[in-house]
Amino acid sequence: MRKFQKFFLHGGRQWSLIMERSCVSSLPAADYCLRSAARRLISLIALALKLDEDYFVKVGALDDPEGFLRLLHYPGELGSSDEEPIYGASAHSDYGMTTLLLTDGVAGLQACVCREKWRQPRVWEDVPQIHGCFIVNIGDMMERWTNCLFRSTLHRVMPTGQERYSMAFFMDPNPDCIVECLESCCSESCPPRFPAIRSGDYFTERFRLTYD
Ligand SMILES: O=C(O)CCC(=O)C(=O)O
Ligand SMILES: [Fe+2]
Repeated sequence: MRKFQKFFLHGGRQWSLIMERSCVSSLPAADYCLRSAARRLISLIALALKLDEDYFVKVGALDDPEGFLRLLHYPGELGSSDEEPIYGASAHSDYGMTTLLLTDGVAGLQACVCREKWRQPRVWEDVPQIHGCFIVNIGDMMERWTNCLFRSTLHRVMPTGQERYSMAFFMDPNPDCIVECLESCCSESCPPRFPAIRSGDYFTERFRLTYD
């Protein structure tokens, strides 16, 4: 991964400034493979939800543009002990459908293992990178589609004092896709928890709350 070093966005304190999409033109093969793997995963999720395997294609979620690759570099600063830790990434859930993540194996990524992710105290577990495997996050849009059957994963990157690289492929629904509770995920006793929303509007609001 280090040979792509010049393309990486720099994390640490500046993480919250990282909004722009990474330039993937120099990484077409990686982008193509990640996109194909994410599309396959999403068709498996559809089957798991007892939907047609191309359900998310049919609702326009995978119309172009969908998804982007972010390359991240964390310098590994620890900060002084009397300060808040300098998070590589503070606690957040990804906004889209699913994220495929590959890291260089350096520790730091943690996931909140509580079912109610915003309830305190949170319990965090280290997420190891298993060689040859993706780390998969469920995103907020999938949480809304499935009425919380699939929860979006709250995660963060802790500083370890070691430099770290990662690549995250975010499979986000097309901005014009309307995300609304799936029929198979609600009933009279379990009504939809979220109103229908245009994916692009959800993203705009999340970015506003995060960066304003
Ligand atoms: O670098 C990592 O391991 C996680 C990155 C991440 O959570 C993100 O970019 O949303
Ligand atoms: Fe994330």
